[in-house]
Amino acid sequence: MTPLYHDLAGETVVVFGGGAVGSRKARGFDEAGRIVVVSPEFAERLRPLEDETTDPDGPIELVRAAPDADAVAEWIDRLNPALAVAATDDAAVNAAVEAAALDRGILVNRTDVSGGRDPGSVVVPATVEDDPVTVALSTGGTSPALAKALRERIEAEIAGAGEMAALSGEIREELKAAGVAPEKRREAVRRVVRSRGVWKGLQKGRSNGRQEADTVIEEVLDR
Ligand SMILES: C[C@@]1(CC(=O)O)c2cc3[nH]c(cc4nc(cc5[nH]c(cc(n2)[C@H]1CCC(=O)O)[C@@](C)(CC(=O)O)[C@@H]5CCC(=O)O)C(CC(=O)O)=C4CCC(=O)O)c(CCC(=O)O)c3CC(=O)O
Ligand SMILES: NC(=O)C1=CN([C@@H]2O[C@H](COP(=O)(O)OP(=O)(O)OC[C@H]3O[C@@H](n4cnc5c(N)ncnc54)[C@H](O)[C@@H]3O)[C@@H](O)[C@H]2O)C=CC1
Repeated sequence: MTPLYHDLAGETVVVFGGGAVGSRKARGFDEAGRIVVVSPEFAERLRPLEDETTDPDGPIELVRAAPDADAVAEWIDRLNPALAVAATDDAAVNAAVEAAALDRGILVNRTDVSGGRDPGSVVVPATVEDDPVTVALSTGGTSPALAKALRERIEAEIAGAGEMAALSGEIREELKAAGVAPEKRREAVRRVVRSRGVWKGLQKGRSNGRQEADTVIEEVLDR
């Protein structure tokens, strides 16, 4: 399997099945323009609280329906999604979602099988985010529980990576704009992202991290 990142901004994701699995998947696609969950009933975590006017977790629309295998294609045609998720507890409905999506060149995530995938059929990885850094983890469908356990470990490992991405991204642009020779610029950025001092500095705040980074950069440029 080849991991790729997909930008779903402005796109529709449809999830068939609003149980434990469907609701976890739906929540995970919160970057999409529109998320529609089609299901006869919905797990607790998908239902907005009674006094809530808007859903704080994004644009999730709940549609109460239980299309059978023959009706699934019509739903997909109507909603025109970029990705369809088959997360019902009915294998025939899940298979119909997969067939209709693949037929139309739409990506599909089948949650009730792990092997034997067609092109266009995708798996959802375990993810860790420290914006703008994301780590996606898959076991090739072999052991989702392991994907979850490794995700929990990596969460601690990448703490602060978002700040480091912002700082090193800024330095990268500055050195480019200053016309620093490409080899020196790359060396400086490589050292900054590996510097213990810069990581530690960032824990105290952005300006501390910046000071530590400036020392590293000067060492490279002075050589
Ligand atoms: C193939 C894949 C398709 C897809 O869904 O995309 C798939 C398929 C299946 N999962 C099953 C079971 C479980 N899945 C989890 C958890 C997660 N499953 C996720 C992804 C994937 N699951 C894709 C492969 C990812 C990879 O390559 O590793 C994660 C990573 C992402 C997410 O869902 O958000 C999320 C962790 C998120 C996190 O916490 O970070 C747990 C753990 C738990 O619940 O505690 C269990 C119970 C323990 C166990 O069985 O391992 C079953 C059997 C169902 C049954 O027994 O009926 C199938 C079907 C089958 O294997 O046939
Ligand atoms: N990929 C993964 O991470 C995991 C996948 N699974 C698999 O995912 C499937 C769903 O699991 P859960 O969410 O735990 O089950 P669940 O029983 O909590 O939810 C299933 C949902 O599908 C709905 N549904 C039934 N028929 C439907 C139809 N025709 N159209 C739309 N919705 C319909 C039900 O009302 C229910 O809300 C199971 O087949 C299970 O094997 C289970 C655990 C993890």
